[in-house]
Amino acid sequence: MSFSTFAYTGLAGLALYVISHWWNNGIPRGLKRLPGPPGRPLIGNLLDLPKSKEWLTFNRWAKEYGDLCYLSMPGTSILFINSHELAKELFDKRGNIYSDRYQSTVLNDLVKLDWTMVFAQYGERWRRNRTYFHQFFNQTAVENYHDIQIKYTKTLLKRLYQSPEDYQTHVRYIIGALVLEVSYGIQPMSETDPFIVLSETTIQRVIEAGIPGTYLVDIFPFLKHIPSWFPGAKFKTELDQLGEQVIEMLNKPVDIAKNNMRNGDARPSVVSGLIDTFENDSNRPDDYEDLIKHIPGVAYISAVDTSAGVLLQFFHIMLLHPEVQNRAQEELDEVVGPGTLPSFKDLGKLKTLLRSKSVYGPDADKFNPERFLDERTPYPNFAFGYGRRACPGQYFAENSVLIAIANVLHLFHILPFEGENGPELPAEDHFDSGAILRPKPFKCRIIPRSPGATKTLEELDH
Ligand code: HEM
Repeated sequence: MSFSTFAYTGLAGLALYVISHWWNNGIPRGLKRLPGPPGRPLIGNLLDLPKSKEWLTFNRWAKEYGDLCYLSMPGTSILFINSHELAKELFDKRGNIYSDRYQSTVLNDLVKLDWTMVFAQYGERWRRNRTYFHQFFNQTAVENYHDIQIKYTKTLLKRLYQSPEDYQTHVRYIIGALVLEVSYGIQPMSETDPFIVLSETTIQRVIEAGIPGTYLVDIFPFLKHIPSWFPGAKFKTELDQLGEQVIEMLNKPVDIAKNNMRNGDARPSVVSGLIDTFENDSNRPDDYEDLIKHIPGVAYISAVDTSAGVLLQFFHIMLLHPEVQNRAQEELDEVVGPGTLPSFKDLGKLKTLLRSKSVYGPDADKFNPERFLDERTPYPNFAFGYGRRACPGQYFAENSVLIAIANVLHLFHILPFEGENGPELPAEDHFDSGAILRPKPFKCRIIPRSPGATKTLEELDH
C-alpha cells in the first residue's frame, strides 16, 4: 500500500468511526441517555473533561446531575457514580457483572501492562493473581511487616529532624524503601539508589501516560495499528520504550533477590516467599516465573504513590487545621506518654482519622476527624474502593501511614512557613491533577514539640 493510499484509508476510517459514534452517541437504540453535560456534535463531552482540579468539576456535576452522571466521547464513555449506596449496590452486590476494568489502549495494549492486577480484565488470571497477592498482604500477614514499618518510621523522624525542609523527599524515600524491602528484601540506602530512581521515573511515566488525553490514541484506538515509521507515530516508539522500562523495573530487583537467596543472605520478602511456595509445589502454574516478578511488581506500582500521597496530604491538612493537630497531639500524650514512640499497640487505642452526606451528614465536606469519635460513624474504608476490585493493599497501607502519622505528630509541630510577609499557608485545593491526588510542593516548618522530643530524636539509631 502506498503512503497516500494508507493515509486516505486511515482518514476515511477515522471519519466513519467518528460519524457512527456520533450517530448513536454510544447508546443502544431504545434507551434514554443518562443525565450529564450535553456535549457537542462529533466530539461529545471530550472538551468537558477538566484539565486541573478535576474534583471541583466532578463535585459540581454530582450536584447538577445527581447520583449518575454520564459523559460520552469518541472512543469511550464515562459513568460517574456519585452515591455511596449506589456504589455498594453495583460493586458489592452485583460484583459478578461490575468488576471489570477499563482497558486503556495506551496502558494495556501499547505499554503492555495488562499483566498487572490493577489493569487486568476480570477473570481467572486476575483471580489467581489476587489470591497470591492476598497471601502476603491480608490482615494477618501484614503484621509481619510491623518491624520494617517501625524502622522506616524512625528513619523518617530522624530525617525530618535533620532537614525538615526536604520533608517531601523523605516521605517518598521511606515509602519507596519500605515497599522495596517488603517486596524484594532490598534495602536502598538513599533516594538516589538506582532502584528507587528507576521505579520512581517509571511509575511517574506510567501515571502520566495513563491520563486520558495524554496520547490521542486513547481517544482514537485504531491509531495503534499505524506502523512506527509513519509520520506522527512517535508515540508508538515512546510507549514501546516505556514498556521496556517497566520490564527492567520488574526484572532487576527480582534478580538481586534471587542472587541474595543463592548466597544465603536474603531477607524474607514477597519474592522469597513466592519462590519457597513454588519450589515445594508440584502443581505450580506454568507461568510461575512471571508470577515471581508480577506479584511484588504490582505491589510496588500500587503502593508507593498512593501511600506517599496520603502522607503528604497529612502535612497539608495539619498545616491548615492546627486545632486538629493539637487535639491529636493531646491524645497521643495521653495514650503514649513522653520519652517513648507510638507503637502498633498504641494505634489500636487511638481514635482519629470522604465526603458522602448520606453517610457523614450535611457537614461531610468539612475536615472534622472528631466525627469518628462517635462509634456509630462508619469507618471510611471506601477510600480503598468497593467490591471485588477493592484495594488488596489496604491493611498494609493503613499500617504504613498511621504509624508514620502518629510518630510525626507525637514528636513534631507542623507549622506555617514564615515568609517575608508573615506566615504562608498553602491553599485548601493546592493539589496536582491525576489519578492519585497529591498536594503540590509547599513550604512548612517541622520542629520538635519539646526538649523531651528533641532528646528522643537525638537518641534514634536510624
Ligand atoms: C493509602 C494508600 C492507598 C489507597 C488510598 C489505595 C486505594 C486504592 C483504590 C481506590 C483502588 C481501586 C479500587 C476499586 O477499583 O474499587 C486500589 C486498587 C489496588 N490497590 Fe490500592 N491503595 C493504597 C495503597 C495500596 C498498597 C500499599 C498496595 C499494595 C501493597 C495497593 C495495591 C492495590 C492493588 C493491587 C489494586 C488493584 C486491585 C484489583 O484491581 O483487583 N494499594 N487501591
